[in-house]
Formats: sequence, C-alpha cells, structure tokens
Amino acid sequence: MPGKRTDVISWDEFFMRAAVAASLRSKDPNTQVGACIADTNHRILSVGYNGTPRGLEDDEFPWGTAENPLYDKHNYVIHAEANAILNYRGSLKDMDGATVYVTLFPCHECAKTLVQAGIGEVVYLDDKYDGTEDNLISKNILDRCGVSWRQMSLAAE
Ligand SMILES: O=c1[nH]c(=O)n([C@H]2C[C@H](O)[C@@H](COP(=O)(O)O)O2)cc1CO
Ligand SMILES: [Zn+2]
Repeated sequence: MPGKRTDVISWDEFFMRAAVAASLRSKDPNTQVGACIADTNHRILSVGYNGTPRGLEDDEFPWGTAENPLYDKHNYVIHAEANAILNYRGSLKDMDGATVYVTLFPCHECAKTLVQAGIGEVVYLDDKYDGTEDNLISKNILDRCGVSWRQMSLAAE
C-alpha cells in the first residue's frame, strides 16, 4: 500500500496563499492587500481585498493620493480586512477566535474592527508601514485587546 503524501503545504501557507490570491484582484496600483479569515477548525470563512465600495466603479476611480481629500483614494477604499468581514454571510459568532491572514499588517481602523469581530490572531506577510503612527496604534490596539500577531513568510516559487 503506498504511503501518503507528506510534502503538503501547512495550514498557514494555505490560508496565506488564499490571501495572496485575493490581493491579486486589487486594482490599487500602489498597494494590493488580501485577507483570508480561517476559523479554529481550519475552515475558510471569508476572503477580501482592498477595493471600492459597490457602486463606485473601480475602472473610473482615481487611484491616487491627492492633497484634496475628495480626490484621495484612502478616503474611499474599503480595506481588505473589512471586506473579508463584510463578505461573510454566516453568523459573526463563527469569527470568535478565528485567525486573519493578511498580506499587509492591518491599519488601526482594521485592527479595531477585527477585535470587535472576535478575531483572535493576526498573521501577516509584510509590514511596510512598521513604526508609523498608525502602525503603532494598531499594534497597541491588538496588544491591549489580547489579539496576538505574528509574521510569516512564503517560500519563493
Ligand atoms: O490594513 C490595510 N488594509 C488595506 O486594505 N490597505 C489598503 C488601502 C489602500 O488601498 C492601500 C494602501 O495604499 P498606500 O500604500 O498607497 O497608502 O492598501 C491598507 C492597510 C494598512 O495600511
Ligand atoms: Zn485597514
């Protein structure tokens, strides 16, 4: 009888690759973010990426930053983590203790939202805004609310 395959990818890698796949849908020319929420039974609950709200056509959208807040993408884009939570069609109870896999460390607004949704752990790939005010606030929120966070990497293909 042949033995089982043993060189399978880990759960971490599986969920992070799902987050990366979601990020590939992002139209943001500067930063593409993907999020994948997995429950404690290794089930994917939801995925999301940074994009415009429904009704705001992402083809016509000015994808840049601007001095005038009216024309700055940051004021319109829904973050990947928020989209992953909003895309979920089940009960929010399922998010209790779940892990969110994100390609970029969550901003402080997403940190608050993730905490309030019941997320227990954040696993991230990149932390390119490490040390910025927003990033420090985000880490402060997660720490004070008992949400753990850790970085992982994906092997290059
Ligand atoms: O937690 C996050 N989640 C998320 O989806 N984003 C998105 C919003 C923007 O579309 C983009 C950030 O753009 P930029 O790096 O040009 O400032 O990434 C950004 C963050 C944190 O910075
Ligand atoms: Zn955010």
